[in-house]
Amino acid sequence: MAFRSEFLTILQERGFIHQCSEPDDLDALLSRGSVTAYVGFDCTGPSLHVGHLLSIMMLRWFQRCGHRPIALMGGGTTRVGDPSGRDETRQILTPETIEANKESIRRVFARFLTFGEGESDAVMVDNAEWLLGLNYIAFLRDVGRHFSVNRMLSMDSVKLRLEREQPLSFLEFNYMILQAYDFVELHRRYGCRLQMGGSDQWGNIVNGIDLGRRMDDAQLFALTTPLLTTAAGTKMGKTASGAVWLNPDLLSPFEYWQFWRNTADADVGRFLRLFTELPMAEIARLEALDGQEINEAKKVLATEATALLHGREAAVEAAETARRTFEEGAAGDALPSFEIPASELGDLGVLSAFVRAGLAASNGEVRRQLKSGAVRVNGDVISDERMILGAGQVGADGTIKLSLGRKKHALVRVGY
Ligand SMILES: Nc1ncnc2c1ncn2[C@@H]1O[C@H](COP(=O)(O)OP(=O)(O)OP(=O)(O)O)[C@@H](O)[C@H]1O
Ligand SMILES: N[C@@H](Cc1ccc(O)cc1)C(=O)O
Repeated sequence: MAFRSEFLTILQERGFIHQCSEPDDLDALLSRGSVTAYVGFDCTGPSLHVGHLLSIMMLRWFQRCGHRPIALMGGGTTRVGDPSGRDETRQILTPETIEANKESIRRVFARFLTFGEGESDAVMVDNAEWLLGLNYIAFLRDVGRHFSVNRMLSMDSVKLRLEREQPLSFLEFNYMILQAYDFVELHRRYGCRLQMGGSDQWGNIVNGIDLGRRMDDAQLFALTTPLLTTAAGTKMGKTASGAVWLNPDLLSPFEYWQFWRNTADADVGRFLRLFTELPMAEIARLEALDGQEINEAKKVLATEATALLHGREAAVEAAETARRTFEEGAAGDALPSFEIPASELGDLGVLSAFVRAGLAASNGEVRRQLKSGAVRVNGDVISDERMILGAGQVGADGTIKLSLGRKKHALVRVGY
């Protein structure tokens, strides 16, 4: 359908919309004036990852269109654990871990949103504020009575576990009620009318809409994004070696740049629309490139996406490091590296060098990679697992270059 509001028009043309409740009414509301919307983020890990980026980009566009975004930290809900989209019960995290996760997660939002007191300035809240102090009996009477267990059992987050005969604890069963209550609370506190999230959040959001109608006679809205998968069909964000983290202490700007640079040809257009703010006409031009030229589009994607998260300077530096490393064969400054004194040179074996450089998790993993011919030192394939790095391998710039496959590189810096 064709939207009138700037926000929904942008979201639709860039491919953000999976499901939307009452789209005509929402479109009209957004066209009339400033609206408040929220996305919730649980503190289940030390950082958010690229899977969360879709929701963060929606909040950013929302603000750019003159509306007010709320980033909600799930300090309270993380203590319960969302069963949506998960096969197994989550590990129960201690309050200390949740608090530490929250502190390291929240920093990323300042990159994407402008916070403050103004009309369209972003707000950050933590649902621990209202959830931790709830009185059980009072909550059951005020809120619990609006929920039908029959209906709760039909929600995907519950139904799928039951169908597969996987356990679902009573603790987790309550999650949707708490997220529903959050929506009502944010409507009361901030006049929040819209909740957004990944498609797996639909059930939780719709429960909030129902609760808002029952408790406050309010009309609330839901909008979800597709759950992004790569052209190869894997859920985006989690790779074989872990998640693509947004915090720079977990994934350096260079590695982040590399992640985008390695995008499959078939994903380039879609990712440019979702993860950059380049105009649609420019994206159409980039997307139409083929053969070797598509690599230029991937570099633009990598630099634009990295600039949004880590700043333009870090993005340009990462691009430059990549150019020097891969196009000139020299090693750039931003590659992961570790330093050893020259005196240790005759002692450092190839297995431990790759582990210390963070290219592999264990000696066993390097050994396996070695057998498949993926381990290279200064570009030469290594087949002997007992190989020792020596002075003969140190280049003019004082480094030894380690490579795993075609795309993962690191440096040993030798100090004299
Ligand atoms: N690939 C993705 N595309 C769109 N949204 C995503 C993606 N990955 C995650 N999200 C959103 O971020 C939220 C949290 O994601 P996350 O992957 O951390 O959840 P999770 O259940 O802990 O993951 P997993 O089940 O993979 O361990 C999800 O509820 C979803 O809405
Ligand atoms: N349930 C969401 C996080 C969330 C928490 C509280 C909310 O009110 C909204 C969303 C997730 O797992 O990603």
